[in-house]
Amino acid sequence: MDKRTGFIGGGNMAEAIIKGLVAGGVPAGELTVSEPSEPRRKLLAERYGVKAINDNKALIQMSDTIVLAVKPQVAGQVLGAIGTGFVDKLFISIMAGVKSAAIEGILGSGARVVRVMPNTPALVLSGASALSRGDNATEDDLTLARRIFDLIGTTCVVDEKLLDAVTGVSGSGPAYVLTFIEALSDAGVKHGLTREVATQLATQTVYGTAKLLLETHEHPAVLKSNVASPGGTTIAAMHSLDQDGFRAATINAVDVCVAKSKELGQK
Ligand SMILES: NC(=O)C1=CN([C@@H]2O[C@H](COP(=O)(O)OP(=O)(O)OC[C@H]3O[C@@H](n4cnc5c(N)ncnc54)[C@H](OP(=O)(O)O)[C@@H]3O)[C@@H](O)[C@H]2O)C=CC1
Ligand SMILES: O=C(O)[C@@H]1CCC=N1
Repeated sequence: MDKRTGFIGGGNMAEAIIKGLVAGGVPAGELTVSEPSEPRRKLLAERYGVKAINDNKALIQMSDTIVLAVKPQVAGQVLGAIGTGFVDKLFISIMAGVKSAAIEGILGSGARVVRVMPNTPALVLSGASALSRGDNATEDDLTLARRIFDLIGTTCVVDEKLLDAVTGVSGSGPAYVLTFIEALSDAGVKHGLTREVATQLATQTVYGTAKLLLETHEHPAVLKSNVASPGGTTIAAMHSLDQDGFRAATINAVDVCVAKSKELGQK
């Protein structure tokens, strides 16, 4: 990256991206974050070597690319306070739900916006991000944004209207997977394993299964069938999961997540 990148908001997701970028070889000196919390500024500066300030306008002046990493609920207030007329800057918004047209509407006509929905495994360079180009952003802008997020995991490009679905699957997805790991570990403890052993077995099972799926490119149903011996333990467990609505619960959770993302976009 040969451009200076700034972050408005230095919370969890900004930290995940910053950590990933620094680990991916971007010099920390090219990264600045604007964040109101003094302890957060100190932590980010000490941990990653980035410049941390408390001035969104100054951040924009010193950056070519600005990542909008505040909560959607404060988007209007934060963007409204920074002014208009930044056609020479690229804004990358990771805010759930907030549409590129809404951001362009506040930053002024011609504002170049790329929306991205990343996720927290970016912290360990294993994120999944989907990108979408706003009306004024160029193909080069999209390529630059994609290069940033390629450093912290996989990327794909989708129509903006599908970013709510992306939020439901991968943006919020780590929380579902962690809930599953926690429950699997609880079950192991219930049956006599220590917490440490149960969590290690559950975590490695999710990690290894994801790796198997990624490397074989098989349909999940095929790999699942390989685990289930006729008359065996797995098929009995799968029947129980179906009876208890595991799939329906997962799909329902994504439904409400997508609806919430759409609702945030209407505010
Ligand atoms: N967490 C996740 O897994 C994902 C989050 N996102 C999106 O990323 C964005 C950030 O989420 P997340 O990192 O979890 O949230 P956080 O609350 O952790 O981070 C937001 C940060 O913005 C700061 N902030 C508040 N007001 C301002 C302001 N006026 N100027 C500059 N900074 C400000 C907050 O400071 P303070 O706390 O002091 O108010 C906080 O540190 C959201 O829009 C979310 O939708 C997208 C994908 C995944
Ligand atoms: O919970 C949220 O609103 C954000 C968006 C995706 C993941 N976390």
